[in-house]
Amino acid sequence: MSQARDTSTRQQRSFPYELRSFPVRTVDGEVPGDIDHWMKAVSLGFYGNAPTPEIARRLVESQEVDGRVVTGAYLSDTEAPVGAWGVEYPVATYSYHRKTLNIGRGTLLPVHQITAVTVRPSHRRRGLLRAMMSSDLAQAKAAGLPIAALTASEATIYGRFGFGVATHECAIEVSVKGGIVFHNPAAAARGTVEVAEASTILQQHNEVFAQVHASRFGSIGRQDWYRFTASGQGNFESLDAVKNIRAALHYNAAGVVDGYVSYKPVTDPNRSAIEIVDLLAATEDAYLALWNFLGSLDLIDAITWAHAPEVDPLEWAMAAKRDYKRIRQEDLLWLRILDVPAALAARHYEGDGEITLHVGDPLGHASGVFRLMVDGGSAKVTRLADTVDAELNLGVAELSSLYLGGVSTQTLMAAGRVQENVPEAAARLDSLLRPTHSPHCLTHF
Ligand SMILES: CC(=O)SCCNC(=O)CCNC(=O)[C@H](O)C(C)(C)COP(=O)(O)OP(=O)(O)OC[C@H]1O[C@@H](n2cnc3c(N)ncnc32)[C@H](O)[C@@H]1OP(=O)(O)O
Repeated sequence: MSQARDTSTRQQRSFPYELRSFPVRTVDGEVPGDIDHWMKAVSLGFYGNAPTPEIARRLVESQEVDGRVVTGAYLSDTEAPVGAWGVEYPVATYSYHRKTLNIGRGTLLPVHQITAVTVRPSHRRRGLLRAMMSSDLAQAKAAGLPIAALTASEATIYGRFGFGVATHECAIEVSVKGGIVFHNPAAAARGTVEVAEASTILQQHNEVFAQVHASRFGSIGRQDWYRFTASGQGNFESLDAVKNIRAALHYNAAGVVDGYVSYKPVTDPNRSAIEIVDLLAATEDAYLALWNFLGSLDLIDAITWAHAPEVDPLEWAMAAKRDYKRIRQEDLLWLRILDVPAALAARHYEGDGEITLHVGDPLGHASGVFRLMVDGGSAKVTRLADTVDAELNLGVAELSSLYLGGVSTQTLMAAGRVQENVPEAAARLDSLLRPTHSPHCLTHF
């Protein structure tokens, strides 16, 4: 299996790079040179504009709030070829911040969130990603993080490092000509929705997101930068406020803001549509009431949203269900269990029972045979000798996909990715892992 190759030997053959890590920070209110070079390398990798000094400062201040740590791979040579980027520019970038993942019943599990992975075109396929990922996951495991996460630019890169898809998001279009008719109009009219300046979202974001994060199964911690983009008060291209972003807040019966939507017109001369920029709702009341508000916008035929949940109460609240259309579904959150006993013991279980699992891990962090015993919804996980016969064999990527219940063991077995050694073992694991809700992550990073 290619995933199990010994990479340390391979890297020693030819690896003229040095990995250096440092926290994102300003120095005397300015962006230091090492961070500036690192950010320019990231913008090269993602084909973005190189950040202006003002945007770079705002980004760095924001990432400092997140506790962001960056890694660069630097050429060990003392000089670069004349005219090329100097050796102070990393040839590869990688970074992480650590927040929490809602794994159900309000339990927030510490999570190592990986982002900004790029390798300079002239240095690709020489093992830089593998070197950075291997070193970082080993450090995260050593630091006691039970799980790592990322959102992927391409679907075929990260399985080899033990990541599995855990949540999806859907791009939807809701036809709202004449408004949305709800099966139960009262359920979509709880609390109050009122228009606010978009800039208000900048202040409200963290408070509302904290409520959403605590209540939304599958939610992962958001970077500080989100409050700027959600409110149209700056993005990677410009710090100028976007003038056509509007916002509305939802107030619960006690007058507390527990949701908001920010939205803007879709640039399409052929139709009158609104695109949701960000929609956060800590309760189902807030969610339906905000959609009720969007449905009531005059002159608008359709609302689009790129980040809708896979299972959406809105679709089932609408009398004309077919006016709700899924345009696209894509993987969003990828998880990677680093510590099997810690991760499995942290979550709640709907059913009771026992099962023995053999987990394979190309990087070794999660490998082993484990006994999962669930009683009263709580799990005890014991590591057994590697020679013990397991009832199910699966890889860490598969276990990570199963972790939030976004897919079933039986489906992965049908896909040829899980091996059952005892009849009905897959069904037994499913009865333990069965989620009460479909996981929904609202955050890209
Ligand atoms: C979490 C995030 O930040 S997602 C964003 C990822 N970054 C991007 O998409 C930016 C553009 N792409 C890049 O910068 C680079 O091509 C990267 C980061 C994807 C890969 O970097 P490289 O240093 O070339 O990867 P490296 O040589 O270490 O390859 C490691 C393994 O991944 C595989 N691999 C690398 N890139 C890809 C790819 N695009 N698709 C599928 N497999 C890939 C390699 O074949 C290799 O496999 P093996 O070790 O099992 O034989």
